[in-house]
Amino acid sequence: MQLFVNDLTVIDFSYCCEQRGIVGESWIVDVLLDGSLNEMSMVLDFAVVKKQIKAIIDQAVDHKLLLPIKSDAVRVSNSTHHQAHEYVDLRAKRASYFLQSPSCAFAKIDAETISLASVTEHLTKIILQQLPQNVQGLKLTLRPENIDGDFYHYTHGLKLHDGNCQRIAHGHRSKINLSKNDERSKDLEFFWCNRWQDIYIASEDDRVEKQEIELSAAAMQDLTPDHQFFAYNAPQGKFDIAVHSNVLEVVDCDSTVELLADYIARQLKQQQPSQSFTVIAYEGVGKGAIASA
Ligand SMILES: Nc1nc2c(c(=O)[nH]1)N=C([C@H](O)[C@H](O)COP(=O)(O)OP(=O)(O)OP(=O)(O)O)CN2
Repeated sequence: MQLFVNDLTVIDFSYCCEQRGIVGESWIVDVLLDGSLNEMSMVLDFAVVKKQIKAIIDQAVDHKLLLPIKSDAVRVSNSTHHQAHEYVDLRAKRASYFLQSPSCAFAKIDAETISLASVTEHLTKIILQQLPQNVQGLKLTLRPENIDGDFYHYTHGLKLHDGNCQRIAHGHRSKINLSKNDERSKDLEFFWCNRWQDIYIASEDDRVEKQEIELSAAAMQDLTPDHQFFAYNAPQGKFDIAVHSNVLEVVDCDSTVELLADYIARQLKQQQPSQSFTVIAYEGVGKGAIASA
């Protein structure tokens, strides 16, 4: 007997890519279980699927930076300052990034690249170990949202968030709708999606000097004048990141979706003060904020 739950959850995360650097991503998860019926005549109670399997997925990859540990571009080492913190050095083609975070902010994937296939395999193994004996088969389907138009991938961290969004390198794949004088502007949407393709969004408030940041010894050697530094303390611990300028947008606000929508609206208004603009910014799938200027 088979049982399915579509749209079980959305995984919002970022991953290290040898070519693109750190990429924000959002994947929808569908689950198909195969098994015999239990004493309640169920393969598995929907409540268990929705709570327990979702919780396993969240714990494994949601709001984390996924590290393909077989990639030569990624180096992971233990922090020499904090217990249960790690350094991650990513030397990608596009840019290099150096991070220090609590270990819970990273997920090590036993693969050369992060892909739908490698993350599906990783999650399937973890979930199967925790299912009751009557459930013998599990098919996970991870899929990006179908977006008819432009979208961007961004990575950020919200130091004020009391949940996992405080992690300094988690991200989203998001669409955006932009209107100028109440008329949709695909040109503006294209412009912003191009500007924020694979971007790291940092808050000016979180900027620190090089000597205030804690990175691996190798990273400290490899920093260039083009790296900028951001760090904060949050309930899960201290977070540090060094990001190359060519993959960075520094905003004058926090990077909640409300404030990003407002930031874009303000930027547009500044360029064309006599026009009015409405921004519908998404954070991942099916949620976002609206701002006007
Ligand atoms: N009003 C806002 N709330 C939250 C924002 C925000 O910008 N404005 N941002 C976040 C985080 O950035 C987070 O990445 C969003 O995650 P979300 O998927 O909503 O969180 P959960 O994993 O807890 O939700 P699921 O339904 O389990 O996916 C948080 N809030």
